[in-house]
Amino acid sequence: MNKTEHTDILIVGQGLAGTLLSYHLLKRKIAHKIIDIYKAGCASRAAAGLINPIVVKRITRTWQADIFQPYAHSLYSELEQFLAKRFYYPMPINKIYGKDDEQFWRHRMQKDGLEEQLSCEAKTDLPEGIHQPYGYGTIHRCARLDMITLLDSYRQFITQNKILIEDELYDDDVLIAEEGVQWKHIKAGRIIFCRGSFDSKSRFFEHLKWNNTKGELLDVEIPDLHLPSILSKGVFVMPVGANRFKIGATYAHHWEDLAPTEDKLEELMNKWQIISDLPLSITQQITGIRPTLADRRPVLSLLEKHPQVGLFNGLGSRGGLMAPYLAKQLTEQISYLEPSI
Ligand SMILES: Cc1cc2nc3c(=O)[nH]c(=O)nc-3n(C[C@H](O)[C@H](O)[C@H](O)COP(=O)(O)OP(=O)(O)OC[C@H]3O[C@@H](n4cnc5c(N)ncnc54)[C@H](O)[C@@H]3O)c2cc1C
Repeated sequence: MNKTEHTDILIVGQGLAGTLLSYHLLKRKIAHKIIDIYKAGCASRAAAGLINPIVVKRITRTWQADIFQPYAHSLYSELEQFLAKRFYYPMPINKIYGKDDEQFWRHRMQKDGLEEQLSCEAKTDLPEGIHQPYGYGTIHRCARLDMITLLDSYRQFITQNKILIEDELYDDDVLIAEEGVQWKHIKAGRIIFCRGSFDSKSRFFEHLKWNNTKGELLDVEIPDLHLPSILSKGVFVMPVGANRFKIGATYAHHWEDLAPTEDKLEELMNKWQIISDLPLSITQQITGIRPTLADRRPVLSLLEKHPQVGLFNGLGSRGGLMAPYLAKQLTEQISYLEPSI
């Protein structure tokens, strides 16, 4: 039988949310453990990792973008140094214009003060093979976050430092007491769930209105395309090294299982063909579930009835942008509530 272990915080789930929360706790020297088991459907291992503070369709800032974007930029750069690994690649998005888009962009730029964020003047110097009848405009301050490399290198760190417990947590094994929680042989002051879409099935969080979406994207090789930035028109085409790209992503509110579907493959290929008729070969069709609440806002909360139990979730389709700052906020909230840790 294992001897009882004590820690301040138990994190459940090492997706993007759990990883960044752990890093912030570490920076504040707050003792914690992470329980995680690889599960199909994990969003962070499916994500393309596009970080874009602008809603492309409407050309407006995403919610709290002015806070999230600069913070994400500095935190990922810092984390790259900490882990001695590259996974954050700042690069612009070039939006291929439709007929009246340039005019619309100029209007939106003036209305919302987006001068530093956008270059509206239509350019036409995209690589050969890309259809650009009306040219393209550029969104700056975007990036690609290689979430798998981030998660894997952080996992190596937490394994070496005995922070990771590779196990599956079942809600029924969590005992809640006045002074904290207990799971198996570990006693902690709090437990923070970061299980992404899996939390929507938890008895602790069934009172929330969940509206998860299944997403699919393609890993492809396009031998004749050399692209230093991300392209967008209906879908994004994101360079990930050599002649490899990610094309995505789709949204479905109802689904049978996690398997890739013919429908979504067709949808993505049709949209790609509007962008280009260059030949490509598909190496993988990836699926995952975006953890989303009905109001499409993130949740950072402690249960009213049991403040020993917390949730960091609802990152939806913009986890890469929002999670760094939100993880910091949650860590500050925890430190404020328990100044002794
Ligand atoms: C196809 C697709 C494309 C996307 N593209 C982008 C993008 O371009 N940009 C962007 O910012 N976001 C994107 N997203 C969204 C992004 O992936 C999410 O916002 C974010 O990764 C959610 O992270 P999370 O940590 O909350 O959840 P998850 O990544 O799902 O992590 C949950 C973790 O908990 C673990 N777990 C679950 N249950 C248990 C249990 N009982 N015991 C132990 N461990 C458990 C899982 O294995 C997993 O490791 C995309 C998502 C999908 C599906």
